[in-house]
Amino acid sequence: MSSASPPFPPSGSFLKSIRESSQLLCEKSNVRVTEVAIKRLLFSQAFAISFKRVSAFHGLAFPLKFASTLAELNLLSVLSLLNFASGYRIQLHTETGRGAWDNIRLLIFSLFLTSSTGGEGDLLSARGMQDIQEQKVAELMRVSLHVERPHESIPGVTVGEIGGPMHELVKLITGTLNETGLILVGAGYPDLGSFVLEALQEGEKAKSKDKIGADVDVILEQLVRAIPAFRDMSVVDGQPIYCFKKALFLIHAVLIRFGSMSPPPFPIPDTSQVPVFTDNVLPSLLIHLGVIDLSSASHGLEYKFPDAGSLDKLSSLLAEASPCTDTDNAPKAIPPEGPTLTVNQSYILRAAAIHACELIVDVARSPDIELPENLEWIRDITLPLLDMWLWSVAKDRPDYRQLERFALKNTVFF
Ligand SMILES: Nc1nc2c(c(CN[C@H]3C=C[C@H](O)[C@@H]3O)cn2[C@@H]2O[C@H](COP(=O)(O)O)[C@@H](O)[C@H]2O)c(=O)[nH]1
Repeated sequence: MSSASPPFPPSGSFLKSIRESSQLLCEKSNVRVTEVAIKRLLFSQAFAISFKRVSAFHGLAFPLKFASTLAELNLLSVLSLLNFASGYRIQLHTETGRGAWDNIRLLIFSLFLTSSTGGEGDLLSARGMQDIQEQKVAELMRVSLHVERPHESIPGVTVGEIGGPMHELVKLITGTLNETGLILVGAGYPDLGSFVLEALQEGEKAKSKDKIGADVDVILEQLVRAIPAFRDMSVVDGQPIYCFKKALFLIHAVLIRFGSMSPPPFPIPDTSQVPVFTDNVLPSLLIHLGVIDLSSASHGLEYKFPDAGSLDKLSSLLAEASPCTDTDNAPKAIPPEGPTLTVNQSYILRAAAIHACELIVDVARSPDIELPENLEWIRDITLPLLDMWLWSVAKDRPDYRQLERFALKNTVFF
């Protein structure tokens, strides 16, 4: 992905830079988030009925037998490193019947199982990551690196040649593994989990009662500085924008997975106030739910979601819906294709989701709002819970599943 890279934020200001750069980019791009729109969502039936149930759901406990908690931390770290591919969602659905996240999860499972049973060494070790090849990644993902095209001169005959979106994705995944493996080997770490453990320990030293998230800042900085695939930042119209979605997701995953163990096997970061893990789902959903308003946005964004935000649509999306129950493993219908964006447009919308979620939590906590007793819990919503709700509710309701999400190919960040 070719886009300008800004300097790293100053040490100790990584989280602050995410928030501030998102707000600035939103303002500069005329993306609007109003209190009225936020209250409309917060006080809707859709939100009230589903929030507690849906935000509690997480798919991060794996049915695998780990040799140690460090091995599990390593798996969680590699999963987070590869938590992208949303731009290939439609093609993945067509080819495998699963979305981006489920495919990456399957790949990680396969890497783990192949490592523990086969004679191929540990594919989740730094060396295994450094050496893995496209063919192996494609095999484990069960996707084809070839596309078919009609033969130039023999009618009715097709020829297969290497290429197409699955090949592009496999190249991104393999490149990310190779590059990260190389760096870890060079720095003497046996695997990514060991590097993350060290960062967690450094974070622990920085914990402070006066500054919630001081530990997360340290961990985030270490991940981002060392590993290019965590450097989710850019420059749009001369303005730096910092998102760091996968690194924040990883840090929060440590809390989800290990935070309730007693005693916890590693230092557990305090993620209660981290910005959301901004991808394509969060902004797209917030646009459909009327929170992000693109009607005067620059960069051609006002035309990208032409059907979103009308009062008609909102009244049905914000109303109660019965939860979806088709939890069987049958391949799901191919989702509708959303708008394809440029790198800059994607960063603007991802910034908008970060900023909108900060404002949503601010409004929820504001002493000025009056809540009926049964909705008092709204005051306690946190950013990670809001992230989980938005991400999971997009799959929870049949009508939400039909909402278009934007796509950006050729990125390793979301
Ligand atoms: N903001 C945010 N983005 C997330 C996640 C997750 C993983 N969620 C599970 C883990 C813990 C949670 O509780 C969920 O069970 C994936 N993604 C992003 O979505 C993208 C689309 O994927 P799909 O719809 O499959 O095609 C995927 O490329 C990835 O960039 C999240 O949690 N938050």
